[in-house]
Amino acid sequence: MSELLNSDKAMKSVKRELDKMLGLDSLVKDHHLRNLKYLDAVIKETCRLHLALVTRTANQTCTVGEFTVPQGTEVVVNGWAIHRDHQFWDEPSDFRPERFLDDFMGGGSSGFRYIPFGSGRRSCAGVHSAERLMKYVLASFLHCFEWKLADGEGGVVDFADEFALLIKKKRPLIAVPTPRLLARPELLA
Ligand code: HEM
Repeated sequence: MSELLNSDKAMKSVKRELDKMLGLDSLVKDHHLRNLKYLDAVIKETCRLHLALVTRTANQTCTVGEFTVPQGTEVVVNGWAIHRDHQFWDEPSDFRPERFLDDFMGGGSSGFRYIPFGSGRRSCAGVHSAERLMKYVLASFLHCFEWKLADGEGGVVDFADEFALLIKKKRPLIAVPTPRLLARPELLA
């Protein structure tokens, strides 16, 4: 939501897709989700820029590249740097959902350049449920309401974050909704 409120272009593209796929007289239903390709790309791009930590503990001493990792070492995978590496991503700091419009898989099949849900045997067990839930909630929020930043927020989202297992915003987003499906107000009752 923060990234969309900061990008007119992406917000317009999401709404165009929602209007095309649902019209203005229907709530988001489960069967709509598979057709919302741009929204999918928005979520993937958001997970690229704002991801959780992946850690591993070495159960035996091993060598990774030129480094010896002693048994018991906790290794934190720097997904933040991988997701912003110029070698893999054009203009990596930009929010550009279009880069994910082709079907794009993460983990090993992306050469480990995209790992918001980790990778391998211990990757996120809830990835499919998380992706569907995020898509459903975001699609519903954006289809039913117009959103703008609250007065006093300076007109631009502050992306400063706090370091934690899940990186979170220093200042919570405060956005104000107004109803969008005005032709069918009873849908929002
Ligand atoms: C946006 C939402 C989510 C993100 C970004 C996320 C991300 C992650 C990451 C990065 C890991 C570590 C993967 C690794 O070490 O390779 C993980 C593990 C895990 N996640 Fe999620 N997750 C999300 C939502 C969920 C949900 C909704 C569930 C449950 C329904 C879930 C269940 C789990 C479990 C059980 C593990 C541990 C898997 C294991 O160690 O074998 N996650 N998740």
